[in-house]
Amino acid sequence: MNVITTPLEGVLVIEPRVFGDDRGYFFESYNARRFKELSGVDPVFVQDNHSRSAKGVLRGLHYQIQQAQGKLVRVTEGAVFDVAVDLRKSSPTFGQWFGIELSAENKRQLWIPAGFAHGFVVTSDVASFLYKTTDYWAPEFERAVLWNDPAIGIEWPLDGEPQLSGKDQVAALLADAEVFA
Ligand SMILES: Cc1cn([C@H]2C[C@H](O)[C@@H](COP(=O)(O)OP(=O)(O)O[C@H]3O[C@@H](C)C(=O)[C@@H](O)[C@H]3O)O2)c(=O)[nH]c1=O
Repeated sequence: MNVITTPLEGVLVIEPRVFGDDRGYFFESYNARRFKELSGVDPVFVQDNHSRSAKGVLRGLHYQIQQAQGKLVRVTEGAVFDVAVDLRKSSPTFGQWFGIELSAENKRQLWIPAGFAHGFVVTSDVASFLYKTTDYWAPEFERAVLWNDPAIGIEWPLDGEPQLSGKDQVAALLADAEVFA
């Protein structure tokens, strides 16, 4: 397992070690001890989530203002472009984004700590998206920042308009959003 830092402090790319043989492959999709040793963080995960979406579906940019969740995200079918946005007001990279392709093929994971908004767009025909979270879903604390806020300027790999939920269509601009200290 490799852990690669990103320009956003705390956001990490995880590359698992994959063992292939004539039967197929095997890899540890999560190992708490290795994760702590290599990343320096020791998350306690309380919820596992699974969503499946068609090409062009964009979910995000989501966060919880209390019960903020760290998320360890991956794709087991298809591919997505996954994005974290720094919402920590005191961070030198506040308002900046990091994006990476996560796919069933590359088996990469992204660790997004509390303090970030998160979203992704599906770039394959369908994608299954799995993630572990460090706190429980709390609808009353859910917030969203608009996916195409020019103040953030995410370069989404999109052909045309994305498919959004009603709530994501009316998400806040970063300038009006509740953020972290
Ligand atoms: C997020 C969540 C939703 N739900 C329910 C509420 C709703 O009826 C249905 C779909 O919810 P949403 O539209 O919020 O699903 P979705 O847009 O996939 O929300 C997710 O987006 C990605 C980008 C994240 O980072 C996640 O934390 C989460 O916010 O599932 C739960 O029961 N538990 C949960 O943890």
